[in-house]
Amino acid sequence: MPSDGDRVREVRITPVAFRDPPLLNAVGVHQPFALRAIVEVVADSGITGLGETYGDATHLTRLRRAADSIVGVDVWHTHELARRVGALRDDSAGGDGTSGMVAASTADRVLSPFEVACLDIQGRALGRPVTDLLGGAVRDRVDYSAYLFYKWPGHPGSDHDRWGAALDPDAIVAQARWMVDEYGFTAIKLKAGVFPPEEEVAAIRALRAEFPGHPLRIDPNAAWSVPTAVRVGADLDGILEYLEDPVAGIDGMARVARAVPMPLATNMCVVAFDHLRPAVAADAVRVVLSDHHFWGGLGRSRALASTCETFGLGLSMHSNSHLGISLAAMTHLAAATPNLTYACDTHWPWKDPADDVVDIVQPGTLRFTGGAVTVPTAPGLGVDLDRDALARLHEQYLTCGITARDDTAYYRRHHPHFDPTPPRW
Ligand SMILES: O=C([O-])[C@@H](O)[C@@H](O)[C@H](O)[C@@H](O)C(=O)[O-]
Ligand SMILES: [Mg+2]
Repeated sequence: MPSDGDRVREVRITPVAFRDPPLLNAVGVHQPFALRAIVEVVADSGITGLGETYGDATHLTRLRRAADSIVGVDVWHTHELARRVGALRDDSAGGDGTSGMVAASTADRVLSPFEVACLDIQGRALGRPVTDLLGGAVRDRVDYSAYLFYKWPGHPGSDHDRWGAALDPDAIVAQARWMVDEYGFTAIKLKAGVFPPEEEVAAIRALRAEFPGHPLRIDPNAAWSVPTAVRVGADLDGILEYLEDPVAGIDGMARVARAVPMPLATNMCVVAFDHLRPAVAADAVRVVLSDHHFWGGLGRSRALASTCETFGLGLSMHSNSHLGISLAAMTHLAAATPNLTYACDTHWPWKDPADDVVDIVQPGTLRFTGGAVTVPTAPGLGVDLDRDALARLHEQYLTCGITARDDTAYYRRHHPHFDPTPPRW
């Protein structure tokens, strides 16, 4: 029986906004602020655990309902946590009105920050890092990749930002040079699907010339047709480490996979456990990008890793714009996942360093040097909440005028005829 101190007493959810540059992708451009929700789970013992997730309005509504439903749960019983969240019915706008929390992946997305916060509590209670709860760290540093974006020089109506424009191969190479010099990254990913594929192929060739030893990846977020993807795959033979989501859907990916020489990777056609069986049967992908934010937390991401190992799939890690709690969780997970052998994605370099909500407990950890982050060995996630910063970023959320991410609507304000319907090429 759990002692009373182990039960969830209270859950606090604070939406925050942080500045984000105008990064371009296949569906539009990043808005001036990215949204996150900061989750605090307080146990009866008084120990508080932290989680971080998406901050869109629909997700916040689901998080708040889940928060109410987990009060009283034993923080060591993450199965019960998952059961309570999975049992919620979704009556919010945007739901499909059927049973359960819309879809398994939605329940996993809602569950994730609560599970992470409970693991943080467990680690703090035991005086052990979260990696120890996941089987132990198999590496003390986690590699991340340089995540390049085409971008506008600044948000329309504002001054140029500190990165400036990146709209052609030379500027992409300059951006990579900055990121590699500043953070030491040893792998490079280009977010594509923005310009005609031949321009993006030219950018990859320019990166290869400038960085002959860096593994390279390109990710057009399914903006290409199968014939286009096959052509690009042939063009980039011998140059790419993997080709990420060139086309939509498991069937389309399988057709491309049969025709191109390099492995295909995905964070779009395999995003829930239900997708694994058909993807494996069709031999659609060779690498899955895990992401604990939508796979149900760290424990379920470890289960994903084991499944990938069983079926001979490689494992990498996906990211979206995020703050320090997510970086800590991603780093613990990667450190405790032996078959996560690719450098992980992170949007970290695009964040203003002043915009965060955490204090790092152990100096020297959770900072990028040599393209990697040192894994904390302090209890829990190894980050504490900076309450002043939380209040500041919450105020920013209240005043920024954004309640949901919508890259397409923001892009259309400046290009009204923009149509992101895939395949764009
Ligand atoms: O931040 C972006 O614009 C990315 O395109 C992001 O939304 C994707 O989810 C992503 O990082 C990916 O597909 O790898
Ligand atoms: Mg991707």
